[in-house]
Amino acid sequence: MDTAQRARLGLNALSPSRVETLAIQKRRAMRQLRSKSSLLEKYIFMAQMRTTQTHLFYKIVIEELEELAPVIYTPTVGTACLEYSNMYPFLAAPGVSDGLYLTYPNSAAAPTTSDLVSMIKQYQPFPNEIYQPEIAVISDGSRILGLGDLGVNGIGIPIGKLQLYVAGAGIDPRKTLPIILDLGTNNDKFLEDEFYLGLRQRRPDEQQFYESVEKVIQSIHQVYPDILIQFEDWSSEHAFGLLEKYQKKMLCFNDDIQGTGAVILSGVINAIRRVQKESGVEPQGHRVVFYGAGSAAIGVARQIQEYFQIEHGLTEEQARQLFWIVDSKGLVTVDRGDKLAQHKTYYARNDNQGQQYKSLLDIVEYVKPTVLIGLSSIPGAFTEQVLRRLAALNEQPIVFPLSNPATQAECTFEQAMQATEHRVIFASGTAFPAFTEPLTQKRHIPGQGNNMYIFPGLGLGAVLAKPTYISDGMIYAAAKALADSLSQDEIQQGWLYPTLTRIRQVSAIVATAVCHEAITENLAQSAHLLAVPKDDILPYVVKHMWAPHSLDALASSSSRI
Ligand SMILES: NC(=O)C1=CN([C@@H]2O[C@H](COP(=O)(O)OP(=O)(O)OC[C@H]3O[C@@H](n4cnc5c(N)ncnc54)[C@H](OP(=O)(O)O)[C@@H]3O)[C@@H](O)[C@H]2O)C=CC1
Ligand SMILES: CC(=O)C(=O)O
Ligand SMILES: [Mg+2]
Repeated sequence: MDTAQRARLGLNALSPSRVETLAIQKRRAMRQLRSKSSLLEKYIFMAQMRTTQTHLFYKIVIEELEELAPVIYTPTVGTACLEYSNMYPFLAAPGVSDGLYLTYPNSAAAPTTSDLVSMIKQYQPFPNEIYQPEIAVISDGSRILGLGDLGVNGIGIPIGKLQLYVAGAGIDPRKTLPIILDLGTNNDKFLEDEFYLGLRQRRPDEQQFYESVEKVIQSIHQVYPDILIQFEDWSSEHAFGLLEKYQKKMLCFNDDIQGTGAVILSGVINAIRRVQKESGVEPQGHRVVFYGAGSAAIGVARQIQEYFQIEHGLTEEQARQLFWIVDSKGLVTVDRGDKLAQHKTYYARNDNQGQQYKSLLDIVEYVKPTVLIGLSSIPGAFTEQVLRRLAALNEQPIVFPLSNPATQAECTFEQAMQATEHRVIFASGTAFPAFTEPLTQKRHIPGQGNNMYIFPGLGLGAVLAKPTYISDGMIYAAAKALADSLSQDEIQQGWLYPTLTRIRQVSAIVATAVCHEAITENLAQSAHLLAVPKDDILPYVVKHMWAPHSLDALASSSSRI
């Protein structure tokens, strides 16, 4: 707002007279941000900015994403969720809500569909704007990163994911809807904590759970019929149950199963290409051990399996045999003697000849893997011994400790580099610092295998194509597009993922692949997209990406959007 506008609206006495560009506002904000000594303080500073100065917030996040991703996303969002009830009153400006809280008591006070519809309509984050969200991220807080059941505190995750949609894929912030479904928590610490802000009840039984979620989804669709729903950080059993129930019935996906599957497939494709080129290992010669057998691990295994079948001509059975899955009881085998959760049975081994393997070192010795993927939330599980053994077995061991946040990672980049004489091919869920070889001073930059490279582009593609549902083919197309999005320079440096500074470009490529696939499968329903010539889809996607005011535009420090 310039001086004349302020005077006209009778606002000129409410702030100092100077009118600033966004560029100078950004310089001031960066100086403040960098003066904060802890990541959590930075998170709080940014959270306040998001709800008061949305343009400035996104200008900073987009232009300084490498610096800001660890603040607004993993690892700090993990700490923020742990602390959410302690910080909540200080996070947003008074009267501004940071997300939609759907509270669902497990009693006679349970909301009806009409109650839920009213609650959903209450959330109007931009009071002077028509609010018509296109993407909702919903969690019930039951498995927040690798930190367990955090109940209502899990709201930080939908908020963080949607910020990346805006920054990474140019989704208009006015079209985003973060939702926490508060069904209670089984976290005793929270239930006893006087500051915990969620429902003080235990989680419902299975029947109640599925009935409640069904009612919530129906209510969301009553208010916003075409919205894309991203399921995020639900406990694994429910993540699979909900995906199976809804995948083909509505526009939705599960980020932990499908987004993670796609992003890690993409990194694995580039790792396999590199190891083939540099060490001569044929793709079919890989053996993959998953440490962890939850939604993320099984999602990744399914995607990699599909890759071997599609790209390398393996039969389903041949491809399945490339995987060994480990859970808290050891290697998953058909004869282990316990009842396996449904999602584990497909990968249970039957070639162990009665032998049961418990420790990871024994499993590495038995399988002799070329790839070790951690999705267990067990910090330090990839011990020096395990890593050394992998390095003895492989010229270039592929090691992906993917659990989040960094405190839960199975090993650090430094540990993996040191134990493998710097030969490891590495990606982690949360970014680790670069490693410099002491003798040669050669600097290695680790990969970040995080679904943030997939879900923004996948969501953007889905919003533009409006498919009846998100198919497996679209997820696979997204993974392939990401794998092929690396520049020559990035490939030469041995990277598995593109630099984060290119995330908008990469998301546009991923979204384009999703649109193409939706059209090919006859699922796209957007008349606009269907009228675009095939070769013009990428520019069409780019044209639809939102960006904050341009650098030189005058912007009032009090205007949110
Ligand atoms: N990098 C990324 O983009 C992503 C990372 N993740 C991360 O993946 C992790 C797992 O997520 P998710 O699969 O949904 O969660 P779950 O909690 O469902 O899965 C954890 C798995 O680890 C197993 N496990 C636990 N303890 C051990 C142990 N001592 N030894 C071996 N296995 C063990 C569990 O076994 P059991 O089944 O017996 O309980 C379970 O199968 C989280 O840290 C999450 O943050 C998730 C999504 C994306
Ligand atoms: C990255 C992510 O989705 C997770 O850790 O759950
Ligand atoms: Mg997640």
